[in-house]
Amino acid sequence: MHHFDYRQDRLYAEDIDISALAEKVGTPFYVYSEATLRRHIKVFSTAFADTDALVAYSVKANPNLAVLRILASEGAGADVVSAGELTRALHAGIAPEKIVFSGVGKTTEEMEAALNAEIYQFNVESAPELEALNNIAGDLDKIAPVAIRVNPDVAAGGHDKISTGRKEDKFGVPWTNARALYARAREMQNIRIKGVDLHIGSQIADLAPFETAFEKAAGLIKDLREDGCTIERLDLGGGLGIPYGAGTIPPHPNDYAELIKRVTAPLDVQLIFEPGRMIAGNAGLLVTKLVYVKEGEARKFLIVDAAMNDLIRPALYDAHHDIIPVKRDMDAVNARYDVVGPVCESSDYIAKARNLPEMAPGEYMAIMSAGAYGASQSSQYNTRPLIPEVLVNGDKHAIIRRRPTFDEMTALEHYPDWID
Ligand SMILES: Cc1ncc(COP(=O)(O)O)c(C=O)c1O
Ligand SMILES: N[C@@H](CCCC[NH3+])C(=O)O
Repeated sequence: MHHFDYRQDRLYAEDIDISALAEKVGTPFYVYSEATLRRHIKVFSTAFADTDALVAYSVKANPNLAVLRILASEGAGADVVSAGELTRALHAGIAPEKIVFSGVGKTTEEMEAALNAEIYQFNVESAPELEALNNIAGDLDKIAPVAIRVNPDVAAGGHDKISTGRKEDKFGVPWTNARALYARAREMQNIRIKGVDLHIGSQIADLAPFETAFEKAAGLIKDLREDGCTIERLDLGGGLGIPYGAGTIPPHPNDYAELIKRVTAPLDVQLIFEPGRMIAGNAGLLVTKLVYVKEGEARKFLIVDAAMNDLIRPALYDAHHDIIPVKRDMDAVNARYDVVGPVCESSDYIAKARNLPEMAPGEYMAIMSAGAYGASQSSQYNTRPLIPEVLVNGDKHAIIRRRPTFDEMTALEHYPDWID
C-alpha cells in the first residue's frame, strides 16, 4: 500500500491533495506520511519480533520532534550522535533505557548529559574516548555501559561519502586493536562492557557486505569471550538501503533479518539496530514549484524553488531522487531537463538530464524519497528560510515545523556596539 499516490491524476499524501496543501502552506515544503512512518518501523520491528532486539531509530535521518514521538509510540528507541539529538529523543518521550549514543567526537558535556540521563549504551569509537568516558563517569560517580564500535574494514554503502566501515574511514576502533582495547576497558572502574558495535555505511543495497561484517563481529565476540569479557549485546548499526526509483532494489528487512538471525543465533546476544533511512526516507517528499523554464545553450533547465540548502543529497552524493508532477498530464510531451534551484552554486541541482513532462511555471513537482537526510541536512544558505515540514494523517495535516520569519532567521545575530 502506497501512501503517496495519484487519484485522478492528482498526487495525494494519504488523503490530502498535495496541490491544495501547497496552496495553503506555500512551497517549498516537506510532507511526511504518518502511516508510512508507522508501517516502516513496524516492518523492521516485526522482522525481529521473535528476538529481544532494540530498534534504536537513527535520529539524524529525520529528527523532527513529531516524527520521534510517532516512532516512540511504536516502541522505538533512538540512536543519537550529539547532546542535541539526545535532548530531542528524551523530549519526544523516548526512554533513556532505549537510547544509544554513537559518534567519534563526544565531548565532556555530551558524555555528562548522557550519563546523567542514564542512557542504555555508549558506542565508544576510540581509545582516548574510552579513557575520557571512564574519567567523566568517575567524576559523576556513574558506571558507563559501553559497546566498542569496531571497524571491520568492509566496503559498503551507496557512495564513497557514506561508507563508514573501511580502515581509511574515521569510524570505529581498528579491527587489529579491538581485543586490546576491550582488555583495557575491563580494567576501568567506571566502564561496564556490554557489547560490540559496528555500522558499516548507509544506503547499502545488497546483503553481502553486511554478511561479511557481521560474521567478523561474531568471530570477535567469540574471541572476546575467550579473553574473559562478558558480551551481552551486539549493535549492528543501520545502513539498510531503500529504493530511490532508479538503480537496484535493496533487500527487504525480512531477508536482512534472516541473514542476521543465521549469523548471530549461536551468540546469544541482544541485538540492537540503528535504522534511519529505512524508516524515514520513503515516508517523505519535498514539494516544489516551477519558477522558470530556461533554455540554455547546451541544456534545458527547470528552475524550481527548492534548492541544495533544502535537499543537499544530489549535490553531496550525486544522489538520485525521482521527480514527479503533482498534477499529472498523461498526454504531456517529455523532454530532458536539469532540475536546478535558485542557489548560487553550480552544484545546486536536484536532477541532471532527467526525462520529465513539459510543465509551466507555477506547477508543482514532488521530489520523492526525501524523508531522510532531507530536512535534517538543510541550511539557511543564501538566507533562504528553513522550509516547513508537514505531517499528514489520513485527511488531517499539521505543520510540524513552520517557516521562520526573517527576524527569527537573524535572531542570533547582533551589530557590534562600535558600529553605528
Ligand atoms: C552510527 C550510525 N548509526 C546509524 C546510522 C543510520 O544509517 P541509515 O540511515 O543508513 O540506516 C548512521 C548513518 O549512516 C550512523 O552513522
Ligand atoms: N546523510 C547521508 C547518509 C549518511 C548517514 C549518516 N551516517 C545521506 O543522505 O545519504
